[in-house]
Amino acid sequence: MNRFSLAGRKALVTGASRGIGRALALALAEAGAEVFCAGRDLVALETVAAGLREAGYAATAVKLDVSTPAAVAECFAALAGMTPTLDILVNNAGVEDVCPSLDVDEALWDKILNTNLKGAFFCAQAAARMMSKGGAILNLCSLTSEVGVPTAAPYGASKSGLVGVTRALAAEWAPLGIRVNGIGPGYFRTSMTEVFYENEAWAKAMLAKIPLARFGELEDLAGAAVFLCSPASSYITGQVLYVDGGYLASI
Ligand SMILES: NC(=O)c1ccc[n+]([C@@H]2O[C@H](COP(=O)([O-])OP(=O)(O)OC[C@H]3O[C@@H](n4cnc5c(N)ncnc54)[C@H](O)[C@@H]3O)[C@@H](O)[C@H]2O)c1
Ligand SMILES: O=C(O)[C@H](O)[C@@H](O)[C@H](O)[C@H](O)CO
Repeated sequence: MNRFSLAGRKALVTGASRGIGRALALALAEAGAEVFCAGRDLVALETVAAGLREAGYAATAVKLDVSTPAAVAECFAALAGMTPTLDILVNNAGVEDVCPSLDVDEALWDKILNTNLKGAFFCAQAAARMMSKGGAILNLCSLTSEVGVPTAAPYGASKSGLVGVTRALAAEWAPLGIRVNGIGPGYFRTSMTEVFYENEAWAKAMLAKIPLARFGELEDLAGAAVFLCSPASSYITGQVLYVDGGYLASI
């Protein structure tokens, strides 16, 4: 028996058009899952799904804006027409916009919290309603779930809150056979974080704080994500696994 196999599982990944979401959609597909690639940019998602199908995997693009519960409900109603059940949800969609806290306004706060926290909760709720045979939910947490990063108060609030949601849902939905865990990526260069890496002084200082002495590659997240969605982790729920090259262990 391959405990890490996701064969026969149906998985939805939010924000799958690029970056970590796209990498995790591929990882789940490689492990055998049929993947629904969800997000706002249907053209980009069609390209991702087509790439997966060309590689021999089952993949479909689905339109989803996680930031309003009404749009989430609309997406899951459409999804129900494509599959009667869902086994895996990866709550990956997220936004960040660094800003000195003295300048944060309500619009910025709402944008970040509505996507990263409210969006993740209502996607989990909609997905759980489709997990009639149990399932696994994976929330994208962050180093800011654990440490304070200046100019990232709304983002840190959203990602710390997501750990609370992870634990509460894990406790509440265990009787339904639904496990809820998180992965916390350390420093990975994507569209979201590109602005940091363009600053050489920042990159040098940050690298010095990472025991494994390199930034993360998207592939580094694949094993942790597949593990937490697979039977290999069947007795693990309510946990966050940090994939950070040792950063949190050493600061
Ligand atoms: N890159 C890192 O170092 C890092 C570290 C820790 C956590 N994360 C988290 O990982 C996740 C992915 O980030 P990334 O680095 O790949 O960034 P990214 O900006 O490349 O990707 C974010 C994805 O989310 C989608 N998205 C944003 N708002 C959405 C909405 N309202 N509805 C649907 N989709 C939406 C975007 O279109 C995109 O596909 C985020 O939750 C982020 O907070 C990233
Ligand atoms: O842990 C994370 O989410 C990322 O690694 C960081 O790049 C944060 O986005 C940033 O430190 C806060 O803005």
